[in-house]
Amino acid sequence: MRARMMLTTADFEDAAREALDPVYYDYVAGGARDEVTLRANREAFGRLNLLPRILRGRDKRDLDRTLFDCPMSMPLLLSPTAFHRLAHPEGELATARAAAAAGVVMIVSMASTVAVEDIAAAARTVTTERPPALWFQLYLQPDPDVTEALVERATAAGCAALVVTVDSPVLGLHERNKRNGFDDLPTGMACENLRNLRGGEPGSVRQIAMSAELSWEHLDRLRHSTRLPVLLKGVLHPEDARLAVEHGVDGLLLSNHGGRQLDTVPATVDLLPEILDAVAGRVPVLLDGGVRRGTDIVKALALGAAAVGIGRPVVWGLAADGEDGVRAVLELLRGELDHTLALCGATGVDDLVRDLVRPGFPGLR
Ligand SMILES: Cc1cc2nc3c(=O)[nH]c(=O)nc-3n(C[C@H](O)[C@H](O)[C@H](O)COP(=O)(O)O)c2cc1C
Ligand SMILES: CCCCC(=O)C(=O)O
Repeated sequence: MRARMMLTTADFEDAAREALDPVYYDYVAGGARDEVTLRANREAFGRLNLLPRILRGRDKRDLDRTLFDCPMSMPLLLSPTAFHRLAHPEGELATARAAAAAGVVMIVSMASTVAVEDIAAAARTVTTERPPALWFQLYLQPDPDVTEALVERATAAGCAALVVTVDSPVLGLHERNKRNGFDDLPTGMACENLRNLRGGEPGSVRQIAMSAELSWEHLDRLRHSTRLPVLLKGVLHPEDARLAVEHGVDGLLLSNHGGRQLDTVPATVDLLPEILDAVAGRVPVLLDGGVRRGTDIVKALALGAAAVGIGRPVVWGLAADGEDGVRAVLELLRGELDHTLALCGATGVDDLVRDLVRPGFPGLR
C-alpha cells in the first residue's frame, strides 16, 4: 500500500482519525448541538474570495510578527486545547517542543494534562532563534483566590500573557460526547495545573468551575492582580468588545470556541470586521475557528486580524505523529501562507489590506 502523503491539514485529520480511539476523535472533532457553527467557520472562509495584486511582490517574504513582546516566526499560534495526552502519550510536552521549534506561541490550556511548569521546561529544551513563548488560558473561577493561585502558577512558570476564556458560563453540550459516554479523563490522566493548586486537590476535570454568575468584576479583579497582558477569548458581540477595551484588556482572541459552545453563532471571520470596528485599533484582535489553509490565514490577516490560532489541526498532528506531527502541521501552514502571499503579490504579512478580500462572487465556492 502506498504511504499516505501528508500534504494538507485534512490529511492529518484522516491520520488522526485512524490513530485515535473513536471516542476521543469525536471529542476533538465535534461541536455543540447541530454543529452549525462548526461548519460555518469553514464555510465562511470558503465564501470569501481573494483578489490578488500583480507585479509587486518579493522573492523572500517577511512572515514574522511580534505580539505582546513575543517575537513569532509567523502570525499563527496554537489556540488552547485541553487534554493532549488523549492524543499522544507525551501530550503537551510534544506540542510545546514543536511550537518552540517552529517559533510560534503555544497557548497552554488550563485543562492541560501536563503541568504548565513541565510544558515550559520542555519548550526550553529546544534551541531556536527566538525564546519559546507560552501564554496561559484560564477560565475565571467564581472563587477569585483560585483564579489568582492559577495565575501565580502560570506566571511563575514563565507564561508571557493570559488568555481568559469568557464564552463558557456553562459547558457547551456536545451530543457526540453524550452518546459516547465521554465526560471525564481516563484513569492516569488529570488536569495537572489544578493538582495541589492550593491544597491537596486531585486535578480532576470537575475542579474547573464554569459559572453563569461571573461578571466584569471578576475580570477587573484579575486585571488588577497581574502585570501580564490579558486577552479575552470568546467575545462575540461588538458591544462586549467595546466593554472589554474599557475594562483594560490588552487584546481579544475572536473565537467561537471552534463551534463548541453556543451553536448557531456566526463564523468568526464573518464577525471580524464588526469587532475590529468596535475596537477601533485600541488593542490587537486575533482570531481562531476553521483556519485550515494558508488562504484562510491571509484572509483573516488582510481583514485586520493580528494573528490567527489553530485548535484541532494541532491535535490532529499530535495524534498522527507526536511532536513531529505538530511540527509538520505548522510547517505545512507556513508554506501555504508564504505561497499565498506570493500569489497575492504581497511582500509579507504586513503587506495585506482589506481590499484583497471580497465577499463571495456568485457561483464561486
Ligand atoms: C479538543 C479541543 C479542546 C479545547 N479546549 C479548550 C480549552 O481548554 N480552552 C479554551 O479556551 N478553548 C478550548 N478549545 C477551543 C480552541 O481554543 C479554539 O477556539 C478552537 O479549537 C478553534 O477552532 P479550530 O479547532 O477550528 O481551529 C478547544 C477546542 C478543541 C477542539
Ligand atoms: C473543562 C475543559 C474544557 C475543554 C474545552 O474547552 C473544550 O473541549 O472545548
